[in-house]
Amino acid sequence: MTAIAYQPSILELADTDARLGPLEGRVRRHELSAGAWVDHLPGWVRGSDAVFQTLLSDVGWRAERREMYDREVEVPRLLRWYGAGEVLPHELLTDAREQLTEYYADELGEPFVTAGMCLYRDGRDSVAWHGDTLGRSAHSDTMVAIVSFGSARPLLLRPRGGGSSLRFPVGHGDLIVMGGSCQRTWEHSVPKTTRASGPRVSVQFRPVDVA
Ligand SMILES: O=C(O)CCC(=O)C(=O)O
Ligand SMILES: [Fe+2]
Repeated sequence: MTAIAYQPSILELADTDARLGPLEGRVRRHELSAGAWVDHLPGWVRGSDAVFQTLLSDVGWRAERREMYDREVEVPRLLRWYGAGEVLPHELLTDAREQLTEYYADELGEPFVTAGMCLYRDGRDSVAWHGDTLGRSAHSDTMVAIVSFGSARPLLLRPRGGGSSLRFPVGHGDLIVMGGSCQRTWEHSVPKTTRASGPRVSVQFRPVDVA
C-alpha cells in the first residue's frame, strides 16, 4: 500500500498560515510637525485570523480601573502587558518584534522589547487622547510600533499645540509606527464609534522604559 501524504493547497495555506510580509521598500513614512513621523504598512501580517483567534482566547485580559474626579471608573478596554523576556502568545508576534528591531536598528539604536496589548471589545471601547509619555519617551525620541488585528478602527493623531487631526485606518494585519518626537509633541487616540464594530486587538511594541 502506498501512503499518500496530504498536500494542502496554496489556498488553504494562505488562510491558516500566519506570516509577515517584507518591510523594506513597503513601509510608507508620513512626516508630521516638530520631528514626529508615522510609518504605515497596511496588510503586513498575512493570514492574521489565526493570530487574532489566539489573542482573543489565550491572553489573560484584564479590566483596569482608574480614578476619575471623585470616583473609580473602568478603563474602556481590556489590557495585558508583556514585559521583557515574557513569552508572547503567538510565535508570529515574536517574529514581528524581531523584524521590527532589525528594520529600525539604525534609526532606533535599540531593540523593541515589551508588548502592550489592548482589546477593544466593540465600538464602545476606546482610548482617549494621550501620548505614551511614561519613562524615556517623556523627553527623548523613540518609537512605538503597533500591529492591529480584527475589526478596523481609526487611530487619530493631533499636534499638542493645537491643529487638525490626522486619521490612520488600522485594520486586520496592519502596521503603524509612531516615531521621532511623536509621543511628546503629538497625541493619539482611538475614538468610540456608534458604527457596528467587532473586537480589535492592538499589539504595541516598545523599547525598554517606554510606556
Ligand atoms: O489601540 C491602539 O492601537 C493604540 C493604543 C495606545 O495608544 C496605547 O495603548 O497607548
Ligand atoms: Fe498610546
